[in-house]
Amino acid sequence: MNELLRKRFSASSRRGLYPSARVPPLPGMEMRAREDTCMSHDLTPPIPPYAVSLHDRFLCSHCSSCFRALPSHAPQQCFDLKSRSNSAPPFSCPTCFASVRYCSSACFASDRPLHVSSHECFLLHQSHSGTCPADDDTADLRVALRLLYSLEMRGLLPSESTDLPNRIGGLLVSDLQKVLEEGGEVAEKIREGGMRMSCARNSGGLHGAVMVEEVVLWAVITNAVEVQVSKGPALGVAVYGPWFSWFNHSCSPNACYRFELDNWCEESTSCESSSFRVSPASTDEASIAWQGWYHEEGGLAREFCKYGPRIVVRSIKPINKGEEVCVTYTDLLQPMAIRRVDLWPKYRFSCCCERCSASPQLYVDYILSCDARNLNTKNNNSATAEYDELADLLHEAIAEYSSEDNPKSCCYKLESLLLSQSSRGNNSMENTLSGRKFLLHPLHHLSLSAYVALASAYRSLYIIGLYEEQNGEALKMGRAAAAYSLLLAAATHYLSLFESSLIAPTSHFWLSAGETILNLVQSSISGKAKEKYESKFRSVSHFQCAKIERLSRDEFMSNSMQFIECISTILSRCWPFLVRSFSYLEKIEDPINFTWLGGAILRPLCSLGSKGTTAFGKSKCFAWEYQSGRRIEEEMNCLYQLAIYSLRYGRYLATICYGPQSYLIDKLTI
Ligand SMILES: C[S@@+](CC[C@H](N)C(=O)[O-])C[C@H]1O[C@@H](n2cnc3c(N)ncnc32)[C@H](O)[C@@H]1O
Repeated sequence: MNELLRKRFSASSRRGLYPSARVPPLPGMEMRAREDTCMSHDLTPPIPPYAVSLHDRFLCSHCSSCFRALPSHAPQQCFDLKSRSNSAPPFSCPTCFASVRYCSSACFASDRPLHVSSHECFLLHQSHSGTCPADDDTADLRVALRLLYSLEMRGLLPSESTDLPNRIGGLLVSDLQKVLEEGGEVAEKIREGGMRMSCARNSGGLHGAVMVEEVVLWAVITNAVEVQVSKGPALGVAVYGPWFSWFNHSCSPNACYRFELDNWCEESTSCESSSFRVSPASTDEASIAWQGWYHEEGGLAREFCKYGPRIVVRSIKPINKGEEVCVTYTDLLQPMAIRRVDLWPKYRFSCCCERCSASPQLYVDYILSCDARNLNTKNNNSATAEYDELADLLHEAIAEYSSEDNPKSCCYKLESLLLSQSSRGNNSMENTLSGRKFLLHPLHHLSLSAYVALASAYRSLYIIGLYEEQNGEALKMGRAAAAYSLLLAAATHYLSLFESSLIAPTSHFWLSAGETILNLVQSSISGKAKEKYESKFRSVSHFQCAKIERLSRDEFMSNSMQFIECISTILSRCWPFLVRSFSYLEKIEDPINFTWLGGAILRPLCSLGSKGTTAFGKSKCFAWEYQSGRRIEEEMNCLYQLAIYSLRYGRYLATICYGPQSYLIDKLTI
């Protein structure tokens, strides 16, 4: 296991390897609200990128300019020299063995000059001619080459000097010297990457100093974001100008962001500062100069990238005028120690947000890392060695699944580990405690990571079962996939009641649970039965998401509680069917109600009222009558409702966090 991954999962990271959260933030740029804003409002217009690049594995299948998928009949083999013809889509660059492709002549014309002049073309040519490791993704280097060239052309690179600059094109690049001196993975990446960039820029020859390449690569590491425009892995990497890159991080953020590929208008003037609900602010004099730059020269950057994914920042909490607006740079479902380990190497700060500096620590951080036996005591003295061993084993199983794609082995290993470390649930927890030095519960971050992998692995086994026409086995695997997806959605939903920014990952998990269950139902019933369910459900349910503009926190909480009430009724009927013959899952009697974990978990819920209007229609939750001794069709009937409710609630949350334009919303017809 590599060092960084080992630290991610290891409790030793809690023992002061990184500076304490009490270190005050460095002065710099930040974004503040210009007016009072409700949750679920776009705070910026769509912001065009400074530079974008697809990850290597998407170069063949997506347009390198606009990031849209290429027509499916396009040849998938990158190095097929016959595909070098440019008379019909996909249009490709002949110089780098057609590594880079475009969906239209407009995209080709707009992007190819930058592709060639930035020497991205040469770098790809080199990579594919076998001089570089084939499994090494070059997106960061390519986006850095593109950024470097664009900055150079606009005179935005600092003049030659022996001192390293603090900013380039408005982007923070301080601390590079320290990073290089301290060494480690990131320093190595910058040194090696800087050389490869310099080599590409000098057509194979190495030019003495690579300082400028290293600075720009560091700007990419500190400021770039992964571009997520569809389900599955991120398509590429993008760097945005100050309009986006000046948003700081918080572990309890009040905003998140989405990417947009559509409706791009070349003449758009929407990036005028008047169309922003935020404006830059700073605490030190040097930064105030940059604030001026933002208003006066920042417009230059509008022409950087005509196509490519634009980014929109959106509020996920009510924000007061003057309040700082922050997004997250890391996975918020990790406990504080791991978030800190994640953030430090790339961003060089220790977060002092209200979540990180709360004393005693907030409930959500406590529960994410607490030994199951300590839930009632608020004491988290878990045995470190036991925890480390478990974390390592779980991580190894997950890493093996990612690299070797053996879902069966992953399910076996993870479930065996969970089973050997789990509490029994309900009132019998104490019975299982003897002999154990660490005990997992379902809200622990290690359990959540395991559920993500298990849901995915069982989904793969379900598809394999269907493909091999082993319907009984497929149904069994599909049940487990649905159960783990639901458990994950319910657990993060529960955590989001205590840390509301977690509604963003929660929306993904409910949508994924809904889709998994729907697939299971659709592959298990006849078309006729499906029609019957659909019409029956449509005629009685008013379960619709109400408008989300001007949504108050009380309304949102009330809607969430009502959703949980509805789904609990249905879930109690189909959970036993989903988990039958899966030993770990069978231990969890009620996946939506975590009160069985103990007294400490109950308290925060008592303050949640149910005021305000509901988003889920005027009718009460609807659930079909349950009869004992049901047949498979009746189980499916019940699961169908569960799928619809999960999808609709997931869509409701996704609309709040990402807006109705999000890719998460528009594919859903239910
Ligand atoms: C993408 S930039 C954000 C804007 C930056 N503050 C600036 O002045 O340009 C990322 C850098 O901002 C700083 N930063 C972001 N969030 C921070 C936080 N919560 N506390 C301290 N520094 C932070 C770190 O230096 C980080 O490397």
